[in-house]
Amino acid sequence: MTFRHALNCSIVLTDLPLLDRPRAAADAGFDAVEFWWPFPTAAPPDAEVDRFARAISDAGVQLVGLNFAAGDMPAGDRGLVSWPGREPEFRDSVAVAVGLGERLGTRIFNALYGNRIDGRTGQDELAAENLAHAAKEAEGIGATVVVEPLSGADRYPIRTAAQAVAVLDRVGAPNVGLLADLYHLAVNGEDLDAVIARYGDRIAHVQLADAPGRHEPGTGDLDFDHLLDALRKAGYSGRTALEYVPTRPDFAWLEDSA
Ligand SMILES: O=C(O)C(=O)CO
Repeated sequence: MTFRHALNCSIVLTDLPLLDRPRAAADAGFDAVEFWWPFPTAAPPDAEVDRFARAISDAGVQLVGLNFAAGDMPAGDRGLVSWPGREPEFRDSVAVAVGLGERLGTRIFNALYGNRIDGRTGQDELAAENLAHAAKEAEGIGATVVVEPLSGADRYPIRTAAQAVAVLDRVGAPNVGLLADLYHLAVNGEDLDAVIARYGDRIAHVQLADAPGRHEPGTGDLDFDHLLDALRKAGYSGRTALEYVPTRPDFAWLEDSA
């Protein structure tokens, strides 16, 4: 069977080498995947980009979402967008991501905002400039740049939907939107029904994991049937992506809900 959700292959299937994950996702029944920035540097050599693109197309899946370079995520970095001095890397990764998007049909790019840095001012102004640049590049292929509220990162300043939407308003481009990761929003104390009702028309991408725990839907307290229905009623017709830390190696749990 084919699952309607896309699979985030940066947090699921992590026991496999990165380039084997699209095929494993396809074998498991997914027709679409998404990735965090999949390269060790912001400006990977063409051959490395080609290998990644081939892994996606050879697997026969669609790459529906891709994060721009976000720094050293395991070390705690959460994006370059507001990081003074890292503009060249951010923009290099925008060029690579948009090139991949053109090849593979990817239309959602996640621009993680970046942590606050002690003693630095002007981070929000820089973020607006970097996001405007990314939006302009993405516009060329009909793509959207999304801003994501995160939990679990003390120095990451975008924690609520309202904060993300304020950033989008500051950028003012037509092709920027809210990434509603229902797990992060719930953990940050957001009323998800209220977020969907108020910001439904700003949501450009949705990610799912249960809360608490960030594991597969069904392991926590969130009512996904209700939330997905509310999203649909609010006019959201995009993809939903599973971005969870697995407690089990299989996807059988999804069969009832897919
Ligand atoms: O860092 C995280 O938790 C994310 O969801 C990145 O997209």
